Amino acid sequence: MTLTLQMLGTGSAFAKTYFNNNALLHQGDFTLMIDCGITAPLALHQLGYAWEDIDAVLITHLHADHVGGLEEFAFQMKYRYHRKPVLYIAEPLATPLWEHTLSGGLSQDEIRVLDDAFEVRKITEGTIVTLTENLDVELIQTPHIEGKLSYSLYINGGIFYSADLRFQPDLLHKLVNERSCHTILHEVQLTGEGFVHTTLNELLTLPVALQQQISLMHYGDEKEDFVGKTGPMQFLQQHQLYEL
Ligand SMILES: Nc1ccn([C@@H]2O[C@@H]3COP(=O)(O)O[C@H]3[C@H]2O)c(=O)n1
Ligand SMILES: [Zn+2]
Ligand SMILES: [Zn+2]
Repeated sequence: MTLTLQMLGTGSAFAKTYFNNNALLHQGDFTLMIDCGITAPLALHQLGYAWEDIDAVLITHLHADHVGGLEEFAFQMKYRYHRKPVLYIAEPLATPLWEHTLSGGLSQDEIRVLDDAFEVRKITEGTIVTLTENLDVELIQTPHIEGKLSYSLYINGGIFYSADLRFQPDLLHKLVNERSCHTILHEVQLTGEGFVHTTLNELLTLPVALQQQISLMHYGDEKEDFVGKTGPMQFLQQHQLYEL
């Protein structure tokens, strides 16, 4: 069965011409949403999806472009569809997600804790979790912002989906050389210093053979100025379907 990727958005946190960098992974009848940012509800609506079409959401880290749509997801599922959405999250992020991000909005009626709003499935880093037949995910903790946990994904033993992360050339080489990685979906910062992200200039230092496996996402509104300037790396286009 073919695994299909559809980016709900490919934009950076501050992009205004692209939705937040959130994704849908379709495997058979199963649809996984990777991150659910502020713009996810509108992106889903524009693509013709209903919230009940999302079988589970997996969160990489706690910035609003990755979790800002979770309140609507939980409320719509509760009041419109009368069930809890399935939430996959790294174990250390579950309490901060509730206490620092969601509790203010979601605490009402009988919702008191994260498990009242979601069917929470905590994941341990480095453990392969099967989400459905032919779709498994491993979390890899990757550095983004000091003191803020962030997890990239290794999907089906061959696809790396980066969270927001600082440049990690050793990890990329290891995945390709030792773990059969064939596809790298990587965030990119097109201009400025990469204090918390990976810059295009950093990615361009990688061997060309490795760059050929990389598709770029989480980019800014200046993306059109960089078409043709990314070596063999291609920009992922939001809403387009890709067979992985
Ligand atoms: N030192 C920092 C820290 C954060 N930021 C911006 O804040 C955004 C939060 O969401 P993000 O997608 O991780 O992107 C971050 C930077 O744009 C930034 O520009 N510089
Ligand atoms: Zn982000
Ligand atoms: Zn971030």
